[in-house]
Amino acid sequence: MSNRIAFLGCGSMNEAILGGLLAAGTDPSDIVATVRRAERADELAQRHGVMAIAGEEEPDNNKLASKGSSMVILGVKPVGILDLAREISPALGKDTIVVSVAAAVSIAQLEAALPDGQPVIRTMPNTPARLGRGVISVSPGTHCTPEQLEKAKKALAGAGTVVQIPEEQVDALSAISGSGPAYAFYLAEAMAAAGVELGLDEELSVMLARETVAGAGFMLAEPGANPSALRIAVTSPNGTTERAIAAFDDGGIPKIIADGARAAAARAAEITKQLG
Ligand SMILES: NC(=O)C1=CN([C@@H]2O[C@H](COP(=O)(O)OP(=O)(O)OC[C@H]3O[C@@H](n4cnc5c(N)ncnc54)[C@H](O)[C@@H]3O)[C@@H](O)[C@H]2O)C=CC1
Ligand SMILES: O=C(O)[C@@H]1CCC=N1
Repeated sequence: MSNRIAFLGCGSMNEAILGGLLAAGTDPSDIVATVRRAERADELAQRHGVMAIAGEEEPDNNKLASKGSSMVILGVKPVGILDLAREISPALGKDTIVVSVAAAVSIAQLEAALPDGQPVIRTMPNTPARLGRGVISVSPGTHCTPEQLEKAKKALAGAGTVVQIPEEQVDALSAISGSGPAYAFYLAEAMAAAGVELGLDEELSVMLARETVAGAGFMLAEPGANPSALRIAVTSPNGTTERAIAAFDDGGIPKIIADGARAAAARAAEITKQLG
């Protein structure tokens, strides 16, 4: 079997993983992507130099891309993923590793939609994968051999840090790292709005917020970085930052963040139930 990876449904998440893999040296000719619209397929082909097949031009696009691929990465919304799994089932080789990036879709639900014995890996990635700075959890299914798991981990490592977790922890992990980039962007949005309120031009304020959150992110990415130590290094005793952090604490920000993460995890459990 080839080393080809098929990205079935290539929107925000799958394109980010695809970009990370290419940046890490995967040959574009070892990648095929499927999408619905021809315009999007052209965009992916031009941006990444990969083959992209649109469903509106080739209704069998998902089966064609799956056939002969050693790994298929299902990247559609949770509500469509089991239909997609059933659709590609006739085209899968018995060793084709089926990877799902979908929130809330369980291994049991995926396995039930696929041929008996199909190797499955449930993952939870995040969009910094595009820069090779994602976090990707992997949880192997019933029929995934240790060799198949290693192969998938090696491939996905191009998109970031791969961590193996029991499936029971996926919703919690998703509430931190899966959704987490949005929390950081939300912080940047709130900081930009606060700057405008303090009288800064909007353009300047947006730039300050963006560069500051990005710069802090780079510091966090240094080996051994500790978020508390980095925060304390900015916070002079009796200085300005101390006042800001005290206001955040008074406003209950840590609890609000914990509430948000709990709500995200609870929503995942709710979707799992709805999918039956
Ligand atoms: N966006 C994110 O940060 C993260 C998303 N995920 C998961 O990734 C999955 C996709 O989410 P997004 O990328 O955000 O959504 P998206 O809407 O950007 O991407 C989905 C893509 O699949 C295409 N598509 C839908 N049905 C198709 C079909 N039958 N055949 C071919 N293409 C099809 C759509 O046209 C679209 O381009 C979801 O299951 C989500 O839970 C997981 C972690 C993070
Ligand atoms: O919002 C969502 O449902 C997906 C899963 C984690 C990040 N985005």
